[in-house]
Amino acid sequence: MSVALVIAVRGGPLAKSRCAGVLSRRDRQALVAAMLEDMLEAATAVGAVTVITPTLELADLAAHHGARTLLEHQPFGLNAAFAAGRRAQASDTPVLLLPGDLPLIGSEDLEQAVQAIHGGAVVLAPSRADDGTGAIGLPAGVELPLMFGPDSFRRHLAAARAADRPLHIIESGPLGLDIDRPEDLERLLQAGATRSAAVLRRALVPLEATA
Ligand SMILES: Nc1nc2c(ncn2[C@@H]2O[C@H](COP(=O)(O)OP(=O)(O)OP(=O)(O)O)[C@@H](O)[C@H]2O)c(=O)[nH]1
Ligand SMILES: O=C(O)[C@H](O)COP(=O)(O)O
Repeated sequence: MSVALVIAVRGGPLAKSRCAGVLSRRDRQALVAAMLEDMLEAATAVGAVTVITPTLELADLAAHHGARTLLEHQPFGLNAAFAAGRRAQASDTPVLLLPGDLPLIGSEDLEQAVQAIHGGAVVLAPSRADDGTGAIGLPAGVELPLMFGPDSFRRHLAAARAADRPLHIIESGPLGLDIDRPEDLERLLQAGATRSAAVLRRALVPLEATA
């Protein structure tokens, strides 16, 4: 059974609020859309993608890139979004759960996670910048309590160990590079030619021009 890739992205006026000091609301929303497109380019090359979002424009963007879309009536948080995305799959479908702010992932990063899931392992990728979780992979028939939020990686790790499942931790690479804060934006700009970096360059040029 192929691994279903599930991307959860909220968007909307509160998107990336931690970058409000350096990006306008319009630019933050444009960045979220560009990050989603960058993720979809990698994910659709690896398998079937489901995008769950409360934002119609992001659902339309995802559908344009060939993803299945689930529209939330309103955002109830990342855990609820992933739970709904999981329920939308057949019960014996393995899944790779991806928050929608990982624009630097490539198909090779996802293939590594998919192979480990096919091998029966729970996949966990810690977020580099904080104690969060960048991605969770669940083999067919394996459930794990979803506890995205503060200190989430430690809690997901404990739950996976309690489930007595083989574990595959992806310590390095773009699955742990979520874009949340102004200091993350520099890393995005340095990473090269992505849609997200192009949006940032357009958004930040006025600041650089006046520097
Ligand atoms: N579909 C969906 N995605 C969500 C929801 N809450 C958070 N996300 C996504 O989960 C990922 C990680 O969440 P955050 O880092 O908090 O993203 P964010 O809320 O845009 O950023 P901040 O405003 O700085 O918290 C982002 O891609 C969010 O868009 C939700 O209720 N529904
Ligand atoms: O672990 C988590 O909750 C996700 O990685 C989101 O964390 P963040 O809000 O720090 O991006």
